[in-house]
Amino acid sequence: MAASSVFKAGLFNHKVAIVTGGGTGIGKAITSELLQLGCSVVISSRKLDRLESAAEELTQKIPPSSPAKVTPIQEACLHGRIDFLVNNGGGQFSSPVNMMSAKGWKAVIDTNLNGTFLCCREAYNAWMKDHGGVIINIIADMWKGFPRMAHTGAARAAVDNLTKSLAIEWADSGVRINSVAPGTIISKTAMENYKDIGPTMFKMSVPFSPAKRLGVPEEVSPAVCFLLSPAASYITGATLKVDAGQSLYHSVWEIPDHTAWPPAPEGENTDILREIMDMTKSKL
Ligand SMILES: CCCCCCCCCCC/C=C/C(=O)SCCNC(=O)CCNC(=O)[C@H](O)C(C)(C)COP(=O)(O)OP(=O)(O)OC[C@H]1O[C@@H](n2cnc3c(N)ncnc32)[C@H](O)[C@@H]1OP(=O)(O)O
Ligand SMILES: NC(=O)C1=CN([C@@H]2O[C@H](COP(=O)(O)OP(=O)(O)OC[C@H]3O[C@@H](n4cnc5c(N)ncnc54)[C@H](OP(=O)(O)O)[C@@H]3O)[C@@H](O)[C@H]2O)C=CC1
Repeated sequence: MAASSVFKAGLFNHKVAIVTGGGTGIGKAITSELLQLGCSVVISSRKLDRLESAAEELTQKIPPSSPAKVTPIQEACLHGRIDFLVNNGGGQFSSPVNMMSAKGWKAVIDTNLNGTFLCCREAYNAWMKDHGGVIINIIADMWKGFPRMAHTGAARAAVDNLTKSLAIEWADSGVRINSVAPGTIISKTAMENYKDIGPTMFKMSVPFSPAKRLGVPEEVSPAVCFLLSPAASYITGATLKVDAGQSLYHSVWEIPDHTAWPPAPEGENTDILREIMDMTKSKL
């Protein structure tokens, strides 16, 4: 049973949600919980076959008495009621910035920042402006920067700020909007995106989690359902980190010892600085 059992089935009866990337990983877990809570969900992304098989699987689990249904679509064409929008679809590839092409940079910014902007704008103009609603933007643990994934770090930080702007701009329409920032969350689909380096990349993250394990999508979806629910009726413009404290702990990134840094200015602290640096070097 999903963690959303803290809420009663039927909590979202007759509500309608759009979950981008709702056919895999975190998006699928969110869709599954929303369906259990009675919400109808439109799932959208690029690969229609994956969306359709997820929809088929999730439909089997909807209780017969529930009004909920799941609809897979390739384009997030928006019409009719949209109570909830979860901007979850996205991702990136790993590359040092100096090796990134402008096209690659733009693809990641388009997917994660521009896509989120467009979905928010369309949902607002089509429905939420006149009827209110709730938006959740899935971002990432980019609080210490995101070395080797700088494009997505920049895009997610921008989405976090967009969330805050929209919380104010759209408050008078009764729209709440918040961000959820997952730590490293393992799923088959998330790992497969990174091909051969996927397992290594996810494994290397484990010691850097205070939990000493990775999270799973079913640990993110309850946070999203909470923020969508009336239990969060006074929360907007907030960012909820679902990362077991990962963002407060060590960075995955090692900086090798080097002597490239500009020297400190000469002055009254020069001698003590040298002494400490010599002691440090002799210990290495
Ligand atoms: C070693 C690093 C260690 C980091 C350690 C941290 C620990 C792990 C933390 C993990 C945290 C985050 C996890 C997740 O987000 S899981 C989600 C997983 N899902 C995804 O990532 C989805 C992946 N794919 C996409 O989102 C899109 O395909 C993408 C945005 C990447 C591209 O979108 P689009 O379809 O619009 O573009 P194209 O595929 O046509 O590509 C356009 C150009 O982009 C460049 N590119 C694309 N892929 C790569 C690649 N793998 N490597 C280098 N460059 C790439 C390229 O220039 C493309 O143009 P060309 O094809 O013409 O060259
Ligand atoms: N797993 C993790 O550790 C973390 C994940 N995240 C973010 O959470 C979200 C979900 O990732 P997760 O479930 O882990 O991984 P998945 O790879 O399973 O999910 C990514 C989803 O995004 C969809 N997607 C990718 N590009 C686009 C696009 N251009 N337009 C529409 N949909 C797209 C994919 O579907 P399709 O291929 O059919 O388009 C897929 O369903 C992503 O934004 C991810 O970056 C953030 C922090 C950590």
